[in-house]
Amino acid sequence: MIKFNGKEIKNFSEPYIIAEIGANHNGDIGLAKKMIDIAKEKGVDAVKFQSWSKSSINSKKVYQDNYFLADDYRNRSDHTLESIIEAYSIGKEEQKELKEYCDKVGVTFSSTPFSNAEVDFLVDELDVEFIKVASMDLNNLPFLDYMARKGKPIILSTGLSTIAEVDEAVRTIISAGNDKIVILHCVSIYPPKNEEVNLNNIDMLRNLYNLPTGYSDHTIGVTAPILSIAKGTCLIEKHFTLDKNMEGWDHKVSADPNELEIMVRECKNAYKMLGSYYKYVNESQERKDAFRRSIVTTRDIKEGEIITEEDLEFKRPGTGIEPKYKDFIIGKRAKRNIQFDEIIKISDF
Ligand SMILES: C=C(OP(=O)(O)O)C(=O)O
Repeated sequence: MIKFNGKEIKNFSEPYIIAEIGANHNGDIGLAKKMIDIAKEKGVDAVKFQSWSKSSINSKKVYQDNYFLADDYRNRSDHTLESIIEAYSIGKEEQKELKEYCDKVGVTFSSTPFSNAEVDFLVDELDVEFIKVASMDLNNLPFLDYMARKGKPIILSTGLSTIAEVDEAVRTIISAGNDKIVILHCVSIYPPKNEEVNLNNIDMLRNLYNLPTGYSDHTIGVTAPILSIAKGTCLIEKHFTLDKNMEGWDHKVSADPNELEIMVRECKNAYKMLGSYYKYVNESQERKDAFRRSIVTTRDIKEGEIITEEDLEFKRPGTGIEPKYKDFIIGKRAKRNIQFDEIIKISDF
């Protein structure tokens, strides 16, 4: 069983919700703290950051080429990639400060590491509740092996990967003696088109690995995360920003405070609405009486007359004989005078 801060991470349970702050603080610790406050207020279970530094994620070639993707919403074309990375990365002291702030506020802190040293820091010094593997590192097997040996639960995001690669990653973590894995469906497109979201992959991953299975979302809006509840997701990670128009990577594909509030609330509502696999019957007798029909007469019937099919019809309320018993009445003799449109009783025959 996997628990994060006492909450069980289980398929078809109320989902654990992570606000992915990532680098949406743009390197500003004051802003990061404000985001923590608001994410907590909106009801998330955890906030997550990214622990990368300029040297832990990119080789010098990336900076030399000033590498940008076509769907990259960095929104800061007047700056080089190198200068943005330097400005937005948060060091150990800052991460420690944010972890302490989260502890004070009462929301779980975690972060995605991108190097062994960052794993060491998060596990050995900050003692995070879980570690996140970004989709980009799913095929980084030496890294997964290193991380798995630390013994912390691992959230494994599967964007960009084939099933063969996911198999290798899961096997690497388990072979390192760690079976505390939460696997996430993810499409690493910012944002994906509707037809690229493929929430059915949540079913597929859960059925294949029999692990707690969740969803790392990069869509705009809240439809996909709410819908993922119907797929039994145990965990939802959603980008979070205070302002979609800020410069930086992920702001445009992030939920703002209002959307985060709606998402958390509606995910919980959606989970409750899924309910039971057994036929739900909990309507009161009063409601059944009001909604259903009984056998009534279509004419005045005199004592001693034989009842025919034409003498009967079915109308509300449902306090009399149910329509399905009409054949027991047909052919019987009336014991009393019965008026037109009267609800009949068994004792009348
Ligand atoms: C990029 C990350 O994750 P994902 O692949 O789930 O978007 C991350 O956790 O930093």
